[in-house]
Amino acid sequence: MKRITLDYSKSLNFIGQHEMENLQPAVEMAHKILHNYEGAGKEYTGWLELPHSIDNKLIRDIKNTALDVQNKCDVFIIVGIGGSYLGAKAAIEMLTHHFHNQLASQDRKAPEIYFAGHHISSTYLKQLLDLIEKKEVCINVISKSGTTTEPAIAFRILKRFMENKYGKEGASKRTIATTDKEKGALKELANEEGYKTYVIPDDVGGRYSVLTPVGLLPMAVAGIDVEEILEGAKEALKDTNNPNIKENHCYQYAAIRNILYRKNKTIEMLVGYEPSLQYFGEWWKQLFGESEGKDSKGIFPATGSFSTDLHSMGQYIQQGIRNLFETVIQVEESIEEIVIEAEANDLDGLNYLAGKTMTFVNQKAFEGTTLAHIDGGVPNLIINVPKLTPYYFGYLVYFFEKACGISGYILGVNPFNQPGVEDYKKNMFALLGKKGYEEERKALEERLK
Ligand SMILES: O=P(O)(O)OC[C@H]1O[C@](O)(CO)[C@@H](O)[C@@H]1O
Repeated sequence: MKRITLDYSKSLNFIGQHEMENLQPAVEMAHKILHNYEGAGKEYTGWLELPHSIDNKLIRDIKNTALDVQNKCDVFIIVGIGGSYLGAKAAIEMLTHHFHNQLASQDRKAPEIYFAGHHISSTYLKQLLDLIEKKEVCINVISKSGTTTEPAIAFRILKRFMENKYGKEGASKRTIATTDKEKGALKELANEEGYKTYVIPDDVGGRYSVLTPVGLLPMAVAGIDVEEILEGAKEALKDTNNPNIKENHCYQYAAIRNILYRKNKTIEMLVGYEPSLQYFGEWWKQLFGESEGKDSKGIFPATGSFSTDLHSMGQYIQQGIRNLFETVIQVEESIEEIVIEAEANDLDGLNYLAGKTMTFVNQKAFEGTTLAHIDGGVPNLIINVPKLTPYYFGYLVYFFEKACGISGYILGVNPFNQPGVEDYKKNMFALLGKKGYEEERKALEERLK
């Protein structure tokens, strides 16, 4: 199996090799407190051993449920927000056909897959209901807390739709809840309605939950090989277990981003040249944004889909404020290939590319862009990925989770909490008139006058 590698040679104009070695003690300390479960947020580090600890019985159960959904449904709806949908969405976008949903009614076994509950748009939800009206539907509602407003509203509406369509009992048989093992409104509802349920472990936070039923069930329904994903994650676990920075590319990545941050490179763009990586970037943004953005610190995580965004953001990246660095996910082998053919009249002037593949052109775009951006003062870290397969998806997930934990500890924050997210919720509840928020409501309404 070809390996994922990190190439940081394109950052060496900006940092010295010795600077990374200077961080060895900090990395070692971060490794020690993470692995000994002694660091801040230690109660949420169950993800560390997940690739090994996940039970075979659970995997079999997930696969059976997925098969049942595939047999019963034209449409599978995943209701969740943040860590309760981004991992599944990232995998499905990366690993299934670009036009998966359009192919659904033809000859594939997986149903069409849609997401809901990741915002509060009535237009989106109404149009989704219109789309699925005449189709056979199954739903997976996912919420660790079981109380998040966005998925709760979407699920209330979808539940009514399902009960009108299938009756109460029929709807229950088509609804799966993934939530806490005992607490939260969703757990209570699932018990009451008799839904099939999957448990999100107590010690795994939302953004670290891709390799639990949160991510694995939707992936299995989409026809993705979840065992291969876990194999990739296991390999990453092994590769990232060594505290010696010289021998651990995950820790090199964690250290370099901290070195660059201390040199005012406060924005990291995760960049890819395949559009199927877009939601992987969204997943990565939550992972690093929620983990490190606190105590008035943290790299701002952003994404770029190249070459598309070179025609919109390229100017800024090349010549704007020099506070950026890029981490590029460079894919070595395409899933599909197209060769550019010669044209007799060559009116578009592209005959110089005749006989070349589009992947070759994409590779040259990557090489040219990397050199231009370095020349423009943007350090580049390159993560070489042999191919976009379930194995490498699993590897990347674990690689970035581990890097995030280590990087957060080097930064001096608790990488496993997200206290700041509560503030908007408090205001929203107050403005909506939720019981218990009366005082806050008065104060906020005063400010809105
Ligand atoms: O799974 P839940 O509890 O609905 O939470 C969804 C998301 O909301 C947050 O808790 C932030 O409010 C994220 O950390 C989490 O991934």
